[in-house]
Amino acid sequence: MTTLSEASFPPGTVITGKWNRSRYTIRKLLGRGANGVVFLVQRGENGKHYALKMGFDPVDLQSEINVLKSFQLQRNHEALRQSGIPSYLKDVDDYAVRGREIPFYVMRYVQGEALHHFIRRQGADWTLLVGLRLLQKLGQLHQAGWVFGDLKPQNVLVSDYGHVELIDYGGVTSIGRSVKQFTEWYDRGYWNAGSRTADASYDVFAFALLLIHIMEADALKALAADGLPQLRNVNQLVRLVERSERLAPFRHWIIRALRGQFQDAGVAAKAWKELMERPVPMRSRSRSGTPRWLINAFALSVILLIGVLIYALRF
Ligand SMILES: Nc1ncnc2c1ncn2[C@@H]1O[C@H](COP(=O)(O)OP(=O)(O)OP(=O)(O)O)[C@@H](O)[C@H]1O
Repeated sequence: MTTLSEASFPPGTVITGKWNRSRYTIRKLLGRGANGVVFLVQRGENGKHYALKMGFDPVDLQSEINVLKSFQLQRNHEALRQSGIPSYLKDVDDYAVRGREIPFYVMRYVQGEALHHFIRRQGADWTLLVGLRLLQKLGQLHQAGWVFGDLKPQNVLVSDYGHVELIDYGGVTSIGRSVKQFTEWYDRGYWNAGSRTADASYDVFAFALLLIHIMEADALKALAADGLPQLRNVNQLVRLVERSERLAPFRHWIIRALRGQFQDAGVAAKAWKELMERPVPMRSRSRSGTPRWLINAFALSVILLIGVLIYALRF
């Protein structure tokens, strides 16, 4: 039997839904997750762009779809409509190919690159702005009674000018229920720092871990690998943050987030804004504190100066 991973779907392949008969033309592979493969597609041949996810296992994909559907249903409620979070799930169907049926769903295509890649490319100076926008997005979700759940750098796409979008709403959980989909490093339960019952501070904790991951990946990896799982605790994370030079500008904020002291992302965003209002010195300590254009401009003026001096000395 052909499995999804063996099957090839080159650009130009047309996926026709068995039930809804919608046609999608594959443009490129966007990525792979635990439950399936995601492609950039166009409706018909030249229609709107979407992201289409095919499942490795119908059961796993179905549970992802169920979460999205219930989220979508709730979206019709006033709070979510007003939250500005766009409608996400567009189509659910099966694709019949080579004697088997592959389940898929179609979602809004979000442009941008994963948060950690963006920060690596653009420099740590962007952390403040991007962080604020991410907290505001999470805050909208919390206001509407939901927790994002599976917050990790891959699920945050950042486009130019630091515009932030969340993808993979498969972990979205209504407040008070158990978080079903999470990723160990960012999970409060993994660090024995609290329960997996969805509350807004669950996401704020994950945000803090995301920041630690981006700035201090090696130290976090070492901590996660060290010792027995039951001995993991929030004080280890606090010590890591206190030792880190790179995290120094965010130190107090992160420690509050780790200790669950922000009741939701809205409150956390307000405290984050205060970080942004502080004078420049706190930012100059970050690894790429000096913008690249300034370094280049400085190098160029040194070269010009040397050139002028050589020219002047010759005459
Ligand atoms: N709506 C979307 N728009 C643009 N790119 C997307 C979209 N959804 C997914 N992707 C891309 O496809 C990749 C795989 O997504 P997917 O949601 O399947 O897995 P994941 O989030 O990486 O992992 P998992 O589902 O196992 O937690 C993502 O990392 C992202 O690069």
